[in-house]
Formats: sequence, C-alpha cells, structure tokens
Amino acid sequence: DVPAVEKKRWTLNDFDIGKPLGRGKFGHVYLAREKRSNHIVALKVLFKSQLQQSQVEHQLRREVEIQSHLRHPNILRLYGYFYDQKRVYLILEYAAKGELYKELQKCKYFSERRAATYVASLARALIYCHGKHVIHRDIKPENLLVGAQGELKIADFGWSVHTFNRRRTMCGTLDYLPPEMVESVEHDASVDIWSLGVLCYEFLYGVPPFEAKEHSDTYRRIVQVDLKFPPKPIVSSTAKDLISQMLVKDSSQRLPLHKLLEHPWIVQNADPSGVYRA
Ligand SMILES: CC(=O)N[C@H]1CCN(c2c(Cl)cnc3[nH]c(-c4cn(C)nc4C)nc23)C1
Repeated sequence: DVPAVEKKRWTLNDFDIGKPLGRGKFGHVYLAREKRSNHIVALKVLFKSQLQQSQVEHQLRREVEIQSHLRHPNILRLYGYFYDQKRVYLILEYAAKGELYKELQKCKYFSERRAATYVASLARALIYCHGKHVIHRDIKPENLLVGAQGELKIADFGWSVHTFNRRRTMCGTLDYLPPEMVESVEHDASVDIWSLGVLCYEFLYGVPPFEAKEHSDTYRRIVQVDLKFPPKPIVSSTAKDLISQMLVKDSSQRLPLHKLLEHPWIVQNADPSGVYRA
C-alpha cells in the first residue's frame, strides 16, 4: 500500500500531536496526525534513558523489526519509527475503540458469541504470525486493542521472538504463561495456543483460570494445570471442551490453531467476519 513509508525519514515535525492515549511502561502514546496525508496514527514515545536503564533496546529493535513486517487485519500496524536526542518514536496504527481490557472490565465477561468471535480472529492472526516463525508470547487483554469496526488488534510485540532464537527470558504477568515458560524450559509457537486458551477463559468468566493471591500459588496452579470451571456464569460445555484442549501441559498435545477454527464452539458462535456486532 504505502511502500514509500519505509524509506521516508520521519521527524516530529511531520506530525500534529494530539491527546495522550495512554501510558506504556517506557513512555506515552499520543494521538497524532501526519500533516501531509492527514492520516491519524498513535505515536508511541519512548525515552532512551529508560530503555538503556532497563536494557530493553534489543527487545525494542526486535519489536520494531517484527511488527513492521507483519500485515494482518488483527495485528496493529507499525508504520515506521524515528528518534531524536532523547526519545524513540514508534508510528503505530490508531485503534479507534481503544483497549479491550477496559471493555472486559466494564461488562465483567463477554457473551459466548463475542468471546468466540474474538478468539477466532486472534487464532487467525496467530496462524499468520506462526507462518512467519513469529511467536507473540504475551497474548493478554492489555495487549489487545479494538479497531473502528470492532475488530481486535494484537499490539505490543515487545515480547515476540523469531522462533529460531527462542528466549528463556521471563516476561509479563505470570497468569498467561504456559508451564514450559514458567518452568523456563524450551518453548515454541504452542505457547500462544496456551495463552489464547487462558484469554478465552477470561473472556467467558472475567478472571484468568489460574489466578491466585500469591505468585507462588499461580505458578503452582499453572504447572499443575489446576483448571476449574466455576458454576457462574453459565458457560456451554463446548466452550469448556475447547479451553480444556488448549490448556494442556504437554505443548505438543495442545489443539493446533487451525483445528481451533473448526471446533464446534467456534463454528457455532464466532461471527465469520471477525467482528462482533452487539
Ligand atoms: C502499552 C500501550 O501502548 N497501551 C495503549 C496506550 C494507548 N495505545 C494505543 C495504540 Cl498503541 C494504538 N491505538 C490506540 N487507540 C487507543 C484508544 C482509543 N480510545 C478511544 N481510547 C484509547 C486508549 N489507545 C491506543 C496502546
């Protein structure tokens, strides 16, 4: 679409900066408009000093490298980046309907149709990533944004890796980590299947499956796959069947993503357009 974008040297003068959209760990994200095209974007501003302090420059370089090459309707575009003396700027797609976790907090949990529609679109995005040997490794509500038509966008590839150099680094909250990452052994793309299963559970029940007061309890519940389905809210047995096929300790036995798209719960509940219409 806009190949020239990669070649262009962007500067802050190319943009009108708008309201702050939110705060990431290393800086703020602002609404911005590219002056020549009037294109609305999200400008993520990161302070080099903080990046250096936390030794995450290599992770940021990887995030930019990976996300700038991914093109999928359910993956937030990274159009480009630039930097000045003190800051690094990421030019990101603007997701008009904001952060999914706020929506989940507001309505406590989603209907089966809404949850299945979101899970199916995330599965398609992950199939695309895995096809390019990219694993996200940090699928959780905080990293999901909602586009203007209500479609999900996976953001924040800060923890993604190309599978040929698998990392054992610990990352993000514990809730979403599969046993092999919690036990920090070798891991592969099936970590994203586990996290999608955790996400599906949280969409339906409003809380992640292995939540506990203490980190050590969450850790134990994950490695023991201590999976329980509360009596409320009422959830169909087909939904529980799908979740049970994803939250499997042996990563090679987890339901493959293309099989997930054929699962009865997805077929019967997900809107094929990937967009949930209330
Ligand atoms: C870690 C991190 O970057 N988190 C968030 C901050 C905003 N950001 C956005 C990014 Cl990176 C892209 N698009 C966004 N749209 C919004 C947003 C829209 N509304 C109506 N409200 C919000 C908020 N936020 C973004 C990602």
